[in-house]
Amino acid sequence: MPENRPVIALDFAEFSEVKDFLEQFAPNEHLYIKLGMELFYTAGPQVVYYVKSLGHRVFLDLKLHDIPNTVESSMRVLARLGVDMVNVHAAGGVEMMKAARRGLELGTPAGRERPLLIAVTQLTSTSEEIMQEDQQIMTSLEASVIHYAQKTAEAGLDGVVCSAHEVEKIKAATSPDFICLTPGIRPVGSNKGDQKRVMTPQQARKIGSDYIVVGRPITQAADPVAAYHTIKEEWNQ
Ligand SMILES: O=c1ccn([C@@H]2O[C@H](COP(=O)(O)O)[C@@H](O)[C@H]2O)c(=O)[nH]1
Repeated sequence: MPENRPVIALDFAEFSEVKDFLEQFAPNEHLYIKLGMELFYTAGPQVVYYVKSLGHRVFLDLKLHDIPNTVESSMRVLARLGVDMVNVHAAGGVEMMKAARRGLELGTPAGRERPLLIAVTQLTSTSEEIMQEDQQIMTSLEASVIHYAQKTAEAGLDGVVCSAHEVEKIKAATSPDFICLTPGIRPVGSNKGDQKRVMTPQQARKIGSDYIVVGRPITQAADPVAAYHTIKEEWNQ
């Protein structure tokens, strides 16, 4: 079943901005929040504990990419934070992804559920031209994304971060319940910014995305709560 809430990317640099943002929502509105590197570098685990204490779910988007031993021990630590989802870069390879999963399993306290573990395929800010030029990967972008998705499945992870454009082919190449979390979501008329592979919330739902991640169209809206509800409605149509 797809997650019925859009995951809100809180790409803020200060803890106070997170508080100000979340205070706009009704206390009984339980959100799915994505916390990224900027915030974790400034505020650390405290920001995770705060968001969790309000009853929200947390995707901690740190995109780990290092040698297997370092990723395993980092995941052991992250597993203690009580987050619901974490991620790595699939480009780190199968051994690294298996190590990430092992770290999470070993670090998850008894009686708690292991956080979901997904891997970034190709960033949604990457076009085929950029991929071929910068990464020297001489296949199509879609072939690269599917290859990474298959490697992610082989490593035993729960799913991938991809653009909504690739969801159907990823599920066909892995399994229907392999999670596809899709950033690069833009309601009609909104600014793409640095995103290259974008889709509307409604199209993403139709095509089979399990989660959508939306940042600036909500956080930079004049009325972020209204923007969130409009996107949520479109996603659930
Ligand atoms: O391929 C990826 C992986 C992660 N992201 C993250 O999602 C949000 C998108 O924010 P917008 O403001 O809606 O563009 C952002 O936090 C990225 O770090 C991604 O966009 N693409």
